[in-house]
Amino acid sequence: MKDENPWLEIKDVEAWLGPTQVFRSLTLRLIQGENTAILGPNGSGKTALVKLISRNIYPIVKRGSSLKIFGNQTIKLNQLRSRIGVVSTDLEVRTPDLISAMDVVLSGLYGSIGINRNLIPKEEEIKQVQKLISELGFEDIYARPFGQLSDGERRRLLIARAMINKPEILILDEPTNGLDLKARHQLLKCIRMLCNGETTIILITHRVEDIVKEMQRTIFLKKGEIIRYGSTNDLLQSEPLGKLYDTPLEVIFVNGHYQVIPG
Ligand SMILES: Nc1ncnc2c1ncn2[C@@H]1O[C@H](COP(=O)(O)OP(=O)(O)OP(=O)(O)O)[C@@H](O)[C@H]1O
Repeated sequence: MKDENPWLEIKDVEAWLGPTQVFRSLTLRLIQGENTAILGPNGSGKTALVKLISRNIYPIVKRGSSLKIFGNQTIKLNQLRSRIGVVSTDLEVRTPDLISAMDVVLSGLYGSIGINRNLIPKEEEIKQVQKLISELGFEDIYARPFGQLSDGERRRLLIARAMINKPEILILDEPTNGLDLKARHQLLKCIRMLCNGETTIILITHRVEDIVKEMQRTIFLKKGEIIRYGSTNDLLQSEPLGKLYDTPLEVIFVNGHYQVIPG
């Protein structure tokens, strides 16, 4: 049997976003090495789940409930940030426009947003950034300011920023939102490549089309509850997906990509 090593264990957790109870009794276990897509309609609690993992919100303390990350109920924030990379729209909005693309990636090494002007990066840090940028094929955007990049380029750059720490887990929160077709395709190519690497990829999305075949597992989240958990191939079928979205639909699978059309 495969040696299962959970990096996230959530048991019977209740959590709130402001006045809204998002999770009443959430139980979830994610395994290191299993690229997993978390799919759910708008308002199902996807962002709240990312916030729970990144410790931006905390579960209600109650008997029998627990949230363990890498086997521990407590984890220092700097350890959490170096072991789990998160790429979200929030980070994109907070990154200053004038900072160069290279400095955006460098800032990931320091866990900062932007770079302190007095800081002189070490030569090996610059080499590390250059190596990663060339591995990801981002040489074209390397020297430009963040504010002059397209949305797709920004998104890919922030992935590079997260990957500079070689995190064990990379969470991509709605990575293709607002991207045009070319930018989406470039990003999906990048996600496929990442899925074949060392880092475990967690993709949070409401779009079935974002789930590439390299994601072994898929979880359906609906109204704060996990309603299905299984292999991507089993779950991304017309009948279970129709139930998740409460609408008749048909799934087409071409060249490793899923497409959904009205049923
Ligand atoms: N700041 C907030 N205060 C109160 N309620 C909130 C807040 N943010 C979200 N909610 C509510 O919490 C629930 C879960 O929201 P969440 O943002 O986690 O859903 P989501 O699945 O990420 O949705 P989307 O796909 O639209 O981003 C929703 O009912 C939402 O209306």
